[in-house]
Amino acid sequence: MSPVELRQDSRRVLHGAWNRSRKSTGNRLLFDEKSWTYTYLLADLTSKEAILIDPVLEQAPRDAKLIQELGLKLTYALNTHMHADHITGTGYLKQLLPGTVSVISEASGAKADKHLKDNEVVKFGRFEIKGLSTPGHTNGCMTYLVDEMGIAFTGDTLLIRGCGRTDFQEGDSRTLYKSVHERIFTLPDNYRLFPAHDYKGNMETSVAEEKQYNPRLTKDVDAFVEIMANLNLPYPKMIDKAVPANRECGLYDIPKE
Ligand SMILES: N[C@@H](CCC(=O)N[C@@H](CSS)C(=O)NCC(=O)O)C(=O)O
Ligand SMILES: [Fe+2]
Repeated sequence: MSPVELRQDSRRVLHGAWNRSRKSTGNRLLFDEKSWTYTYLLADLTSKEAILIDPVLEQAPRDAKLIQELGLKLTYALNTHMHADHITGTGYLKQLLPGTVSVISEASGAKADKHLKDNEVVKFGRFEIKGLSTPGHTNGCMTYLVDEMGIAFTGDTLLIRGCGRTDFQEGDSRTLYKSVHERIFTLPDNYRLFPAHDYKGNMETSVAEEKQYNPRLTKDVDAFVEIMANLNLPYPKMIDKAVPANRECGLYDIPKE
């Protein structure tokens, strides 16, 4: 396949899945209504290899069933970071779909089969996904890029018209600002961005949109730090269970409610 055909084909795969709900496509946006988490399924329909980004423990049976129904093989289950608001589904998915390799950044300090360094890639079929180190919400936050599709998964680093909070784990507002400006806002303007959460019903944004309209990150760094210091958000309800569990890939002896 020529590079042009390859690009057209990857657009067809992606748009077919998320914008036109065509039959027999592999890419899906999945949602966990309890934690408002988006989980992303990406697939190469030729090789049938698929990956999941940010799966949620309680939704692992749903995700595994869908992957089986679509005739896909889950190769990697990736986390953008060590989540504080839900337990990752990566460990459970390894049990449900043997052969799945769990992935997180080396800097996260969490257990996984594979630890990524900055700019390291994993492949699924003919595609590759690259981990960009974007600390600030946590030290180990990664933004995952699929350059061939012009898309990036920003986890909690950059949310739609917002960003991840910086008041727990290893949060640091100046670090987050630098990550977004140096690693995400430097991507091509037309890259489509997909966050780990949205609390207002939005599902995607773009580099150009966030550079123009993000109410926090369009400010200078000192104003940004001030905004972040005054968010006054309640702590995530699950944090005391989720962080220890996620340090163990979601397979920790989770305390009963
Ligand atoms: N209420 C929710 C948690 C909401 C929250 O704190 N979200 C995080 C991302 S999950 S670590 C965040 O960074 N929010 C930023 C913002 O501006 O909302 C719960 O109890 O789980
Ligand atoms: Fe988070």
